[in-house]
Amino acid sequence: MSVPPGLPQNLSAFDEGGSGEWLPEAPLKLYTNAFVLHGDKILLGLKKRGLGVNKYNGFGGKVESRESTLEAALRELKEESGITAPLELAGTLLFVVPGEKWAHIDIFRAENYSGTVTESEEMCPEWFNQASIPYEKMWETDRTWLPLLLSKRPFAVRADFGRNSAENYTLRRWWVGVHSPTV
Ligand SMILES: Nc1[nH]c(=O)nc2c1ncn2[C@H]1C[C@H](O)[C@@H](COP(=O)(O)OP(=O)(O)OP(=O)(O)O)O1
Repeated sequence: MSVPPGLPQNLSAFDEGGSGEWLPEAPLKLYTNAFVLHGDKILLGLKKRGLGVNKYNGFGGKVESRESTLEAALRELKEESGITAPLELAGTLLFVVPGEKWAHIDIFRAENYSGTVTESEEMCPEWFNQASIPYEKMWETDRTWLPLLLSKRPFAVRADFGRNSAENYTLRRWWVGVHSPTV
């Protein structure tokens, strides 16, 4: 199966599923998402409001104008969890919903942090063992690519959703790609 539109074309399929046509192209808006690891733990936040409420996720949000995605990721991590961390790009996720701009999310990881983990208006942070990540309470595709982030393998994901109501999204089709190993 070929790489879906919107992703770098030099990737190999790692996982895919669902069915139907990929949704038509739309302009991009940029987001970030950051996952902080510490020993065998991972820091997730239970989202308290807005899209993805009551789901566990990394910490992130919209990239402001004149900010790099790394700057935005550091700002959002600090605002939402109280900490700073040496973030590195781990992968990308294209989140596609009918009739809306495509959300391009740069996903970051770090293996240590400084500061004190603190609850914010948006997120309630919680450490989980990496062996018991609560995938059933996360966005549906995360179970396919979060293991790649944990093992430091760069990835790119496209996930197309249908929308039943303002807050109710159903995953229709997804594709997870990795760079082929160099020989
Ligand atoms: N882990 C994840 N898996 C996934 O499939 N989609 C995700 C995702 N994290 C975020 N998204 C999608 C949902 C949404 O369209 C977009 C941005 O979600 P966020 O929760 O980061 O944004 P917010 O609208 O809360 O931004 P801010 O208000 O700037 O914090 O990315």
